[in-house]
Amino acid sequence: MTDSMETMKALIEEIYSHNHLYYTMDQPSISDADYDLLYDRLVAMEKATGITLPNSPTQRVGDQILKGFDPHRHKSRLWSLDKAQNKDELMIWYTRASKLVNEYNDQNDEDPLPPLSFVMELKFDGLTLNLTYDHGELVQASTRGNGVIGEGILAQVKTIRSIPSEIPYRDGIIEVQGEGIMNLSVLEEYNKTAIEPLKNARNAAAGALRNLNPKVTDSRKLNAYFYQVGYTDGLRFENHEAMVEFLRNNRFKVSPLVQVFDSIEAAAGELDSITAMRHTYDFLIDGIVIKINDTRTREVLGYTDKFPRWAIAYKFEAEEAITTLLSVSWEVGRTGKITPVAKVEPVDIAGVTVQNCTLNNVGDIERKGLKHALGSQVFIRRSNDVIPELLGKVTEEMDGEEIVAPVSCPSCGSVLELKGAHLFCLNRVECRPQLIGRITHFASRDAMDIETFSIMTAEQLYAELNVKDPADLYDLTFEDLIKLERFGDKKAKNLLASLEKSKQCDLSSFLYALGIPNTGKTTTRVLADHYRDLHKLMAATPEELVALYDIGGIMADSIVSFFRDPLMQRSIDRLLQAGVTPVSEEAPVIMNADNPFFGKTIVLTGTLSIMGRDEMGKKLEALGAKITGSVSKKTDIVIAGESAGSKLTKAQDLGIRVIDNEQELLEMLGEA
Ligand SMILES: NC(=O)c1ccc[n+]([C@@H]2O[C@H](COP(=O)([O-])OP(=O)(O)OC[C@H]3O[C@@H](n4cnc5c(N)ncnc54)[C@H](O)[C@@H]3O)[C@@H](O)[C@H]2O)c1
Ligand SMILES: [Zn+2]
Repeated sequence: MTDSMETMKALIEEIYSHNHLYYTMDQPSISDADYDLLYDRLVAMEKATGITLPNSPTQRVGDQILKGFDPHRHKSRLWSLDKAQNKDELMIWYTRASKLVNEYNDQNDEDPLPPLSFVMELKFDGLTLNLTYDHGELVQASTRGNGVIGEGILAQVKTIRSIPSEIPYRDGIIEVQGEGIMNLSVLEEYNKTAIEPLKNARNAAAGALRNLNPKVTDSRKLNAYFYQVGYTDGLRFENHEAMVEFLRNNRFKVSPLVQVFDSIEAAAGELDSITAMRHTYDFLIDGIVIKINDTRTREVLGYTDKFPRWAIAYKFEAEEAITTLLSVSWEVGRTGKITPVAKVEPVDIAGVTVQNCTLNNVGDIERKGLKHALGSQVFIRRSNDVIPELLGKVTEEMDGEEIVAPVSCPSCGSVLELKGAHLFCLNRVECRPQLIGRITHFASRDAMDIETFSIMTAEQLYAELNVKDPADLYDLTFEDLIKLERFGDKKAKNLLASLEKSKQCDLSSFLYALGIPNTGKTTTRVLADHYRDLHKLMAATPEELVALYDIGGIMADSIVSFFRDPLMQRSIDRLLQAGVTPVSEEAPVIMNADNPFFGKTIVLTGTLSIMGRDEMGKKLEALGAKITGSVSKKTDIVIAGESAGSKLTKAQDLGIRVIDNEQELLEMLGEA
C-alpha cells in the first residue's frame, strides 16, 4: 500500500508539472496521448486502492492562473469533460446516466424525465473561453482557469472578429462558453512567413490568447465557436438545441455539426462517419462531444468534482507523438532536388508505426529550429495518409547534434546548388538516382503507362544495358533483354510490346512523362489542351504561359527552361524519331467514372486562386459533375474559395463535404 501511495504521489507531481506547461505556459513537453497515459494510470490506481489523495488532479480542472491577468470569477462554474476512448466506454457512461435517470423517475412518477435524447457536436481543440455580456454588451472574457476563477483576457478576445461585442439579447447578465481556435488555413498562411513557425493550432491559439500583448493576439487572426450558455439571470432553455439556437440568433459561431439522436445506439452509429470527416474541417477537433439534450435531465444528473455527468467526449486517436530524431539522410529526386529524410525512433501513431518522416528541404530545418536536433526529442505528426512530418523540437535548447547539410551530391559527388529553400544536384547526365527516377517516372501509369515497368526494371536496365534516358528504352532489342537475369522470353516480349504500345500516346501524358520540374498532371493537361501540339508548346514564351489559368511565374520559367535545355531537346527528338507520337485529343474527353467528382452535385463559392469559378465549373462538368448554384441537402460537395459566405455556412450546417484547400482540390483533379 505504501508503495502505491508513493507511486501515486510521484504521478501526481508529474501530472501537475505537465498541467503547468500545458495550461499555464502553453508549451507542453509531451504529447496529449502520453499525458493521457499518465492520467489514466493515476485514475486506475485511485480506483484500485480506493484512495484519492486530496490534491489529485483527477479532482480538479486546469491549473493555477497566471499573474499579470486580472482574475475573473465565473458566474457559473466551467467544467472539463469525461472521456471515452471507444464505444464500449461510451456505453458505460450511458448505462450509468440512464440508471440515475431511472432511479429519479421511480421516485417521481408524477413528473418523470423525458426519454433520453442526445446531441452530438464537434469537440474543438483550442482554449476554453467564457464571455460575459451585460445588457447586450461584451464586458469580460476569460480563460477557464481552475473552473471557478479564470484569467481576464478581454482585450485579447476583442481581437477575434467573429465574436460579437454586442448581442441582441439585452435582458441582464449572461455568460457564454466556447473555444478560441486558430483556423488551420490561417496557421498555414502564418507559418509561410513566420520567423518561428507555430507547431500546432491548439497551442498557437492558447498562446495568443494568453499573451499580455493584444497586438500579438490580433496578428494570429483567431476565431471562436460557442456551445454553452453557462449563466443567465432569467433565461431558461428547454434543451440543448434551444440553447444552440439562442447562441446562433445572438450571432455566435456554433459547431457546424449539431445532430440530435433518439437513442445512444443511433448516436454511436454515426461516430465513425464523423471521425472520417475529421480532416475536412478548417480547425482542429480532437473528438466528438455527446450531450444529453434535455435541460431538466442535466440538472438531475449534475456534476462530479470535475465534469458533468450529462456529457462525454468521444476522443479521436492522437495524430501527434514525441520521439527521438536519430539521423537525417539526403535523397536525390528525379529533378535533382535533394530531400532530407529523418529517421526517428519507431513510434506508434494512430495504429501505424512511424520510422521515417519528411523534412521538405534544408530551409525547413532552419525554420523549424531543428538545426541542432539530432538525438533530441521531436514532435511528429501523421494525419490521414499524408507522409509523417517532423514539426519541431520539444525543447528550445540547442542540446542536440547539428544536422549538417551536404555540400556535394550524396550520389554523384557534384557540388550542390541552393535554389530558394532547396538544394539541387545539377548533374543530370551522370547522377544515377536522377536518371533512374526520370526513367521510372516516364514509364509510370499516369505517364507512358508501360506495363510491369518498375524502379527495379529501371535500375537493372541502367546497370546492365546502360539505359540512361527514356529515349534509350525504345532502342532496346529482344537480344538485349533476353540476356538479362530474371528476364525470360515472355517478360522480354511483354516489355517490348508495352513499349511499342506506348508510342501512341496523348500529348498530356507525354508531357507529364517528360517530368518537367514543378509541373503536375493538371498542368500538363492544361498545356496539352491549349497548345495541342508539342512543337508549339516548345516554342512558348513565359509571358504566353503565365496567361494560362493555373500557371504561375515559377512554373512558366520551369517549362521554358526545360524545353530550352539541349539535353532535353535531344531526348525529345530521339523519342519522336523512335516513333513516339503524342497527339492531342480532339474528341471530347471520355468521361472516366472513376474520379472523385463523377456524378456529384457541386456548388462553387468564393474566389479560387487557381482558376476562375466558371472555368473550374467547366472542368468539373467535363469530369461528370453537375454544377448548381445553391446549397441544399442534395449537394454533395461545396468548393469554397477565399471569402466564401453564406453558402459555406449552410454547407457546414448541413454537414456537406467542403473542400476549401486548393492544394487538396488540385490533387483531386490530378487523380481525375
Ligand atoms: N500534453 C500535455 O502536457 C497536457 C497536459 C494537460 C492536459 N493535456 C490535454 O488536455 C486535455 C485535458 O484537458 P481538459 O480537462 O481541458 O479537457 P478537454 O480539453 O479534453 O475537454 C474539456 C474541454 O473541451 C472543450 N470543448 C470543446 N468543444 C466542446 C463542445 N462542443 N462542448 C463542450 N465542450 C467543448 C471545453 O472547452 C472543455 O473545457 C487532454 O486531451 C490532455 O491530453 C495535455
Ligand atoms: Zn548527383
